[in-house]
Amino acid sequence: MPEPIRVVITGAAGQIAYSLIYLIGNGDVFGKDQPLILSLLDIPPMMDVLNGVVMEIYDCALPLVREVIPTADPAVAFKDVEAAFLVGAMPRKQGMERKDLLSANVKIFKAQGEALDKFAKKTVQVLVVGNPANTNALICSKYAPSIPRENFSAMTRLDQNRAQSQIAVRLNVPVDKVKNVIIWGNHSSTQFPDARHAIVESGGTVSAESAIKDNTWLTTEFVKTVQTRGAAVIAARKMSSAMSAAKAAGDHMRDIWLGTPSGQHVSMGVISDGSYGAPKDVIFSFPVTIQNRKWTIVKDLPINDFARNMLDATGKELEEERQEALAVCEN
Ligand SMILES: NC(=O)C1=CN([C@@H]2O[C@H](COP(=O)(O)OP(=O)(O)OC[C@H]3O[C@@H](n4cnc5c(N)ncnc54)[C@H](O)[C@@H]3O)[C@@H](O)[C@H]2O)C=CC1
Ligand SMILES: O=C([O-])CC(=O)C(=O)O
Repeated sequence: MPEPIRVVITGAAGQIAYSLIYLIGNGDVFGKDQPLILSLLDIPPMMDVLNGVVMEIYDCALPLVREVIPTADPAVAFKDVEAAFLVGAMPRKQGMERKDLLSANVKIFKAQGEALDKFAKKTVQVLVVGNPANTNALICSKYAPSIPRENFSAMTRLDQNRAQSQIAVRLNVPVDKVKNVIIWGNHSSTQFPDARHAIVESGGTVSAESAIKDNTWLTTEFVKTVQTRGAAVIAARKMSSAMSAAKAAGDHMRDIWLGTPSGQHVSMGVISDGSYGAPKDVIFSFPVTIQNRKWTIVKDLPINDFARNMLDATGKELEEERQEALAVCEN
């Protein structure tokens, strides 16, 4: 068996972590033969709750979990970590947009960027889940200059899973038969869920467009449902998505760690090089393939006028968020 790797989960006493820790500890993310040291960070008032979570981790009797380190000290939490799930942040309430969390949350990601820079391995892979995820990831990376910018990504995998699932339900096929749906841009209500390049494997491979045969649905109801799904869950549950967010975080990091299957791409927020006319130097969700823990943006997909307008709108929002976040960090 390989040596254990150190994995940090922030917001470890919160809702998402409660599902995520099990997925990681069970080997669903880093592999069934990869032992783990789980470093769990939360804030001082949550230490009693966190100790309850630690008791439950032991009670799960997970053979891959070799050590659990609960702490409120970032210097302890980020020490030598090889993978970081940055979940800890305030969630939104009904009626809010995710960017309304910016002023409250962005400083957490500045401080954690600084801590990663000082204490983590330089090869650490950092997944930002806390909202607004794209802009928090940008700020975290900015304050961790000794770690490559490519090692920071923001989670739009939940949006991808939602989009895939909407199509699977519509076509009455298992969800894993739908592949290559794309989420472009921001994890916000301006995101562009795009099924034009998606395929469906059901008695042969066909394009999702030709299987669905309803372009109006794909450009209206489908887009809206995915864009507003987070808000719909909050309206129903009075709390934001947690089980599905944990599953998506596990899917995202597993693909970074183990690579994407041949012929498939996934969506994640990564530092933009201006591909597809997106603004540079924002964390923009693109279709990527991953090998050896390095992502590559899928190039040269055709973009029609509808897609162009959608990409421009979400890019503009990311530029506005960047400006606001930088102002918050400088104060
Ligand atoms: N990117 C995505 O697709 C999704 C993102 N989210 C976001 O994830 C974040 C967490 O959501 P939940 O787990 O439901 O919230 P929660 O409120 O249940 O848990 C958050 C935890 O973070 C802790 N925390 C706060 N500041 C911290 C700090 N500086 N260091 C370490 N821990 C800290 C809190 O004490 C709390 O235990 C929210 O911002 C939410 O909006 C949620 C769903 C999907
Ligand atoms: O909507 C929220 O605030 C939580 C979230 O990011 C999601 O469910 O996609």
